[in-house]
Amino acid sequence: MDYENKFVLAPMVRVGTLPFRLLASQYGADITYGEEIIDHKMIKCERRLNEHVGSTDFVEKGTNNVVFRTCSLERKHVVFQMGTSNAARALSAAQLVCQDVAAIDINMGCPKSFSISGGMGAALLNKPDLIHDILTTLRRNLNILITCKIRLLNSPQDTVELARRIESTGVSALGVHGRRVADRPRDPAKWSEIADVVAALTIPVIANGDIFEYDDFQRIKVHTGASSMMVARGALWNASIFSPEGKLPWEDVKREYVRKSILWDNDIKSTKYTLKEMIMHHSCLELPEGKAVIKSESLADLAKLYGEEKYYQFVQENRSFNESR
Ligand SMILES: Cc1cc2nc3c(=O)[nH]c(=O)nc-3n(C[C@H](O)[C@H](O)[C@H](O)COP(=O)(O)O)c2cc1C
Repeated sequence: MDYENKFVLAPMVRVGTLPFRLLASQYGADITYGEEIIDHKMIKCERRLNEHVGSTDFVEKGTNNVVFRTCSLERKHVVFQMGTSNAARALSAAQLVCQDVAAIDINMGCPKSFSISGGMGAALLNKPDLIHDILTTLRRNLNILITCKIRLLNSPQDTVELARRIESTGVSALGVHGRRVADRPRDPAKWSEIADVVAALTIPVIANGDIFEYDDFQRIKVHTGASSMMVARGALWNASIFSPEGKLPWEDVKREYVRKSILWDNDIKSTKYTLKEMIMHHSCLELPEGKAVIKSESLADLAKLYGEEKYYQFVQENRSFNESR
């Protein structure tokens, strides 16, 4: 995998699970990031081949709790994103998963208190020595692409200085979300400050922030000079944003997402969260559809709600058939 002129699905907690990543790929995403997974959680997992679903699962030992699910279809373009504050722990977590993914990315942009209080996400931005330690440890010990994703620092000079330091660790690319840690999602992304980073580095930069239409991929590329472009909310609201033929109606994309969730036996909480985000953006959770999604307790309930009972039945029967052979 390389990072030249790629359309990238951004990491999104509770959204970027296997069915959503495959959905984005189907519509044209070249690289798909998984949701951030914390190293502490990952190192408690064991790798299991799930013949029932046809996936490779990382399951918390002694439980059936799937922390990360992937499959061979996405092996060459899926990025495992990790939250960490410790090089040795990051390495242990990465070693578990590195044969099943195309790259490992370290989240250095999350502003949530959970991340910051654990010294992870955006807390790393003012610890360049620790960043250096984590990235060089991963680079030296793993034969896989290593990247990280940052936010802007308080001045363009500081951002560029940090980006140069990161480049010196030998990472394959740098994702830059064009907002500062204190910025809200509604604040416009500062594409010009991403451009400053692009101008200062030789490694590919992945520009992120405020891509809502297919044409925005080209706009951000021209404005920043970045190698690749990454979209989060624009894809969450309509994953067909990646399609050069134009967006499909969101209802069609939603139905396809439900089908993929059924096929890959996605966690019901993740599926509901993603559907609710789509509905909140395009419609309203107070209407009957939103209320029914909130009430749903299983993928079978969602299949019924969206008229996909036959598909649900077909998937279940196929699994039983394969297992009995
Ligand atoms: C629902 C949601 C979950 C997110 N989870 C993550 C995450 O796990 N890791 C991360 O680095 N960024 C995360 N982000 C930030 C996005 O990856 C992205 O940087 C940000 O939304 C800006 O891109 P956009 O303007 O295209 O939405 C999340 C954003 C959203 C909307």
